[in-house]
Amino acid sequence: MSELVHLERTPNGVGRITLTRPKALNALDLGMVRALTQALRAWRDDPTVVAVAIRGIGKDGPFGAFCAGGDIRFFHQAALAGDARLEDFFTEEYALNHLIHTYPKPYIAFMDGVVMGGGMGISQGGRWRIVTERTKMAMPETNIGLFPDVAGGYFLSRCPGHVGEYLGLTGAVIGADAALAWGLADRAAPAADLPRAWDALAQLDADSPAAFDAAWVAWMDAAGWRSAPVAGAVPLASEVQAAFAAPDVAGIVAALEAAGTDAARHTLTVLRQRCPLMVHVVLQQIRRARGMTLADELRMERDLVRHCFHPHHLGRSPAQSETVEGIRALAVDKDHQPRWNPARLEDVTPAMVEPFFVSPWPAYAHPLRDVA
Ligand SMILES: CC(C)(COP(=O)([O-])OP(=O)(O)OC[C@H]1O[C@@H](n2cnc3c(N)ncnc32)[C@H](O)[C@@H]1OP(=O)(O)O)[C@@H](O)C(=O)NCCC(=O)NCCSC(=O)/C=C/C[N+](C)(C)C
Repeated sequence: MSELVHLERTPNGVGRITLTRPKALNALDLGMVRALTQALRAWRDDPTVVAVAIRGIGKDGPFGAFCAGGDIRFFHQAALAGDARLEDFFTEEYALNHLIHTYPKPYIAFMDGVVMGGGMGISQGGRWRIVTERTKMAMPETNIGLFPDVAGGYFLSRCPGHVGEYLGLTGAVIGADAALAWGLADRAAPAADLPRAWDALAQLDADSPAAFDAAWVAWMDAAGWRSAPVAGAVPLASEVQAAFAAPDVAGIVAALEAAGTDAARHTLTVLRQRCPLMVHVVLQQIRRARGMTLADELRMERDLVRHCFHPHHLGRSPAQSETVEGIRALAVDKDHQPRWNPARLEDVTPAMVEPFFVSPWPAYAHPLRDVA
């Protein structure tokens, strides 16, 4: 088990999980992934457990930060050292994401503060995704030369219209209203309500998951937690969303340039800062994911992540991976000056993108072959 995950089972049958790594915004390491998987499986199979809830510890105590994703500093170090645990991490984290998406009992995620990357992976599959006025939600991976994994292709591709492409390509950070509007949250609560909600979970009286769910809905309704965005909140300018309907990255860039509004200009500036190669890959990922089951999408992600860290098809070693460079710039050297290769969106060719979608494994040997 991990000292960075606190687990408890309340007398009324609720499994409560607290991520306790506030100094790294509860970033997930392999031990945490394993602790979560083990607890969730045990509670799934325990008939006396009726629901599960998860929160993070922030710098001032419980709540305030949910999870900033996988431990990117470990990825960097492990990739350079050829550490085999990196591959285990990918497989086990995606399997955990699948477990949460298919969990047979109410899974309640308190997504207060930062919810990014792997943090979305341990919340988006839940039955109840609770956001607050402090929520900062994103799939920011193109900023580190990666792609929105942890089932990101699955849930982004299910957002309305072309919002998923917008979120995945730009890594935009959104708040509670946008999350509600785009199907990435179920309820918005005042952050001040969360401590008493956590306590209430241990007091609701229910003898089955369905009865617990009904009692929890009644509790949230009584607390006045919203299930819709504030009227009139427009989370994304229409011309920006329309641009992301273009068939390819060149078309998106052209549409943003043609729109000429402040919102379009800002979006284009952001897009040009992201990893050009991964912007192209992510557009393909999200478009392909629309027609995929969750399990197939996760298998595609497993292929993609292998190629990101082992870009042999680009004639590069792991040390020359875009992801290693992106993490170096953001979290290791912190110079925020990634040297992307290719450097411009216009220099990426289909021949660089297509190999990402070829699996390095035959189906019978795929690391996620048993995920259904
Ligand atoms: C914008 C962020 C989240 C917050 O910015 P801030 O300025 O409020 O806080 P700061 O950057 O100073 O962060 C505080 C410390 O936490 C460390 N940190 C933050 N995020 C991570 C992380 N994901 N892994 C490891 N450590 C993290 C940060 O280095 C600071 O530590 P020190 O004080 O310097 O010691 C900003 O932190 C940010 O942009 N973080 C990265 C967010 C991100 O890219 N998330 C996605 C990661 S990829 C992922 O989740 C995929 C996983 C799947 N798989 C494993 C299969 C690839």
